[in-house]
Amino acid sequence: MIHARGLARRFRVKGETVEAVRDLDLDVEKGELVAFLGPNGAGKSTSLRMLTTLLPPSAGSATVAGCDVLTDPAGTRRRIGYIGQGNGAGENFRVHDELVTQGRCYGLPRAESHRRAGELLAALNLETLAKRPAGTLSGGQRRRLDVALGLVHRPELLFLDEPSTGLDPHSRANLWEHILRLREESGMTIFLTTHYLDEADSMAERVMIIDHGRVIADDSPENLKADLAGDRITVTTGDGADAERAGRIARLVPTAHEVTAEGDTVSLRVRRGTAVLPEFLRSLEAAGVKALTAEVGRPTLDDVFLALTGRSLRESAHTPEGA
Ligand SMILES: Nc1ncnc2c1ncn2[C@@H]1O[C@H](COP(=O)(O)OP(=O)(O)OP(=O)(O)O)[C@@H](O)[C@H]1O
Repeated sequence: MIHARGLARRFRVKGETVEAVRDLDLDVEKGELVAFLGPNGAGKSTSLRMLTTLLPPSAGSATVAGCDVLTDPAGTRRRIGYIGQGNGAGENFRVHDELVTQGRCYGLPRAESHRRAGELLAALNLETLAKRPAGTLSGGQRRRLDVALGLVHRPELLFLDEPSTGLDPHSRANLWEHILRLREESGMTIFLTTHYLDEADSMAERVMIIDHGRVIADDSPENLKADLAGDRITVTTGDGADAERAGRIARLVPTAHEVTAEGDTVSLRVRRGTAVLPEFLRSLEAAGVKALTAEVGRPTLDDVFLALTGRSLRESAHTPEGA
């Protein structure tokens, strides 16, 4: 559904070159739900804008929904939906009318445009708001209208640029409920960007992590967490001396990394923590170290980002090129 090779985009800003996206190779199959995750300025929106024909690449090629984005931008646009970061509807236009106009723009006959508008109002729970000007909707309602506008022409592939940014948790959950249901009904492929780690983790079957314009990881959230971060085992002992000894034993555990012994607590990361913990506790006991509490913490995608870059995605703001 999406095949990109060596896609790159440079910008000249005040005499300096910003490498917004570098050498992006991408293959997304029909029906996949892929999340592009990365800090501010990583290159997510720029990648999406190139794949949706809104921005010409500086280098590379891409086929999207069977069309070459460079030689057949019109064909690409007909087959995809794109919901950008800004609101798609005009402030003063009524919700229903905006949907009908969008249908007409895509070449739907008048009657079909009205029928499709009605269908989408129902599907996105906007029926009671049909006569309201778009500018009077709440953030969550507005975002649902954006999604409806992006779906008017029944695209096989939907691009969503930070669909839930700025929404409260309830509106986010509600929006996702609608997106996932529509996807189930239509088998649509979805490619989205997000800052929200929990969103990427729970919604996407595949997560691509991008940093400084480069994809640095691409796998299911489960595999990324297991392979790159691992579970954190934390054991409290009777005192600092025991924790030190436990730390030395922890370093011998296969796959152990990030081993720390602080105060009376020892902590380590391992693959499959629940399988490793009993054996680790037996080793401690054999060495005369008494474990008082033990727990296995599951990793997050932030732990994955930290393992890959040494930075936390939560705090990671855009850093200048080469930093
Ligand atoms: N039109 C432009 N002119 C100059 N620089 C740009 C332009 N668009 C993007 N950039 C730069 O390219 C880099 C990537 O930006 P992009 O918007 O793709 O990042 P992003 O990962 O989507 O960030 P965010 O999460 O903040 O939306 C940034 O350094 C940004 O400042």
